Amino acid sequence: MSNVTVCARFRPLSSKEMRDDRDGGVCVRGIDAESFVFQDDKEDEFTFSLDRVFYEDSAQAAVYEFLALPIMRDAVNAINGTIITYGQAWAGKTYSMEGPGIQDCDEHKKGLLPRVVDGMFEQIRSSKDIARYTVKLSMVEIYMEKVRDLLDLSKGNIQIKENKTQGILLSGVTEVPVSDSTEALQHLCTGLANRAVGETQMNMSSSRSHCAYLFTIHQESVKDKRAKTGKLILVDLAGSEKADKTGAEGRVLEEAKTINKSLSALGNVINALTSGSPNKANHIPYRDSKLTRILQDALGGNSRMALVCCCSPSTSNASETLSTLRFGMRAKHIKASPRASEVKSTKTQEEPSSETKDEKRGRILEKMKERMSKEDIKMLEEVFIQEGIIFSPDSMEEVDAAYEDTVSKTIISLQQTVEELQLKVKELEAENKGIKEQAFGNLEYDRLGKMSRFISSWYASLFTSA
Ligand SMILES: Nc1ncnc2c1ncn2[C@@H]1O[C@H](COP(=O)(O)OP(=O)(O)OP(=O)(O)O)[C@@H](O)[C@H]1O
Repeated sequence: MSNVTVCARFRPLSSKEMRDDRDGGVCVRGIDAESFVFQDDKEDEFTFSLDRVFYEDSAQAAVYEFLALPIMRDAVNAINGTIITYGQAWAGKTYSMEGPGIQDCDEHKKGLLPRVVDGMFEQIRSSKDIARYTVKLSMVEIYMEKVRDLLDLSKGNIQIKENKTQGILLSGVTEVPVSDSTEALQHLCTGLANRAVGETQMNMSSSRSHCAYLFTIHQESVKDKRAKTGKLILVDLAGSEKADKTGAEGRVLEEAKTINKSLSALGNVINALTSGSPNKANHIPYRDSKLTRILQDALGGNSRMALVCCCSPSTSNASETLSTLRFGMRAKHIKASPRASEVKSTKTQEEPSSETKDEKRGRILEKMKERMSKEDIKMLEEVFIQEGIIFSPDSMEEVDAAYEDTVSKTIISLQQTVEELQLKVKELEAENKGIKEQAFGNLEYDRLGKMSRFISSWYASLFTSA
C-alpha cells in the first residue's frame, strides 16, 4: 500500500463563480467519502477515488484528523512527514493550511498548521516521562527558484545541502527553538508578516511562491539516552494554473513559468517514482527544482506524505480542477517507506547492528572520496559537464554532490544486483535439494524393490525344497 495519503477538498462556490456562471454550474457530484463523479468542459464524466474527499461543508477539524494528525504523531516519533496543499490560485490551499489566520481565529476555522502545532505540543507533553524533546522551527519561501528565510529576511538565498545522516538541509537557515504552541504560533505569525513585507518589496503575490514550514523534533530517551529526530514539513504551494490561462506577460509571465517549472519538476519526480521498476534504481530528478530538492526526503524515502488537492467546484474551473485531480492520482502511487529517521546513541560507541544501508553507503562514499586526488575530481568535473550532469560547477561542493549522486546510484544498483544474485542462489539451492531428495527416494525405492524380490524368492525356495 502507498504511504501517501491523497485527498481532494472542494471549497464552496465563491460569490464570483456564482455570479459568472449563469447555471451556477458545479463540476462535482459526490458519491461517498472516497469517490465522486467529475464532469469536464465537454461534459464527459470521470469517477475519481481517493483516500478521502472533503466536500464544501467539511470541517477543518475533519481534514486535520484524517490526514495530518497521523503524520504529526509519527513525526513526534521520529518518522519524517510532509503535508502539502496543491491546486490552482483561489482553490483553498491557504485556507486549508492556515485557516483565516494563524492566531486568534475561530476555533472551528483553524487550519492544519495551527492544529498540527497544538497537537504536536500536546503529544510532547504527554510523553515527557519517556523522552525529553526539543523543537526547532524554520520557515522559508521559494520564489523564482530562490529560497528566502522568512524568519530572517536578510537571508535571501539559502542553499540546499545534503548530509548523510540528516538528509536534506537548508544551510544557515534560522531555526528558532520553540517550547510551546503559543511561542511557535508567534514565530509563524512573524514569518507570515515577513512574507507580506517581502511581497510588497518585490511587488509580488503570495500565491506566486511556495511556502514551507519546517519543524525539527528532537527527542532523547529518558531511559537509555538514545536520540531520534523527526522532520515535519508543511508546504503551501504556489497556484498551479497554466501560464497561458492567466494571460500574463513580462515579469508575471516569468513568475508563472518558474512556478510551472517547479510544479512540473514535482510531477516529474512523482512520475519517476511511480513509473520505474521497483527493482531498478531509476534516476529521480530531485535536482531539477528547489522545491523537489527540499522535498527529496519526503517524496522518495524515509517519510510519510499527505497531499490535499484543493479544488474549485465551479464548471468554469473544470479544466484546472481536472489537472489538479490527475496530479493527485499520480501521487497516490508513490511508494514511500517510513521508518524512524535517525537513531543515534549518545553513548560514545555506536552499536554495529544499527548501521542502515544509507549509512553504509555514506561510509563507502567517504572512503572513496578520501582516496581521490584533486586531479581525479577535476577529471570527474569535466566528465559531469560533458554528460550534462552539472552545468556550471562553481564550487567543489556541486561536483561533490553530483559525484555522490552518481556513485550512490552505482552502489544502489550493485546492491540490488547482489540481492538478485542472492535470491538466485537460494532458488538454485532449493532446486538442488529437490533433485537430491528425488534421487535419494529413487535409490531407496530401488533398494526396497531388490530386498522384497530377494525375500519372495527365498520364501518360494523354502516351499519348493520342502
Ligand atoms: N473550505 C472552505 N470553506 C470556506 N471558504 C473557503 C474554503 N476554502 C477556501 N475558502 C475561501 O476561498 C478563498 C480562496 O481561498 P485561499 O486563499 O485559501 O486560496 P489559495 O488556493 O490559497 O489561493 P492562492 O493560491 O491565490 O493563495 C478565500 O476567501 C477562502 O476564505
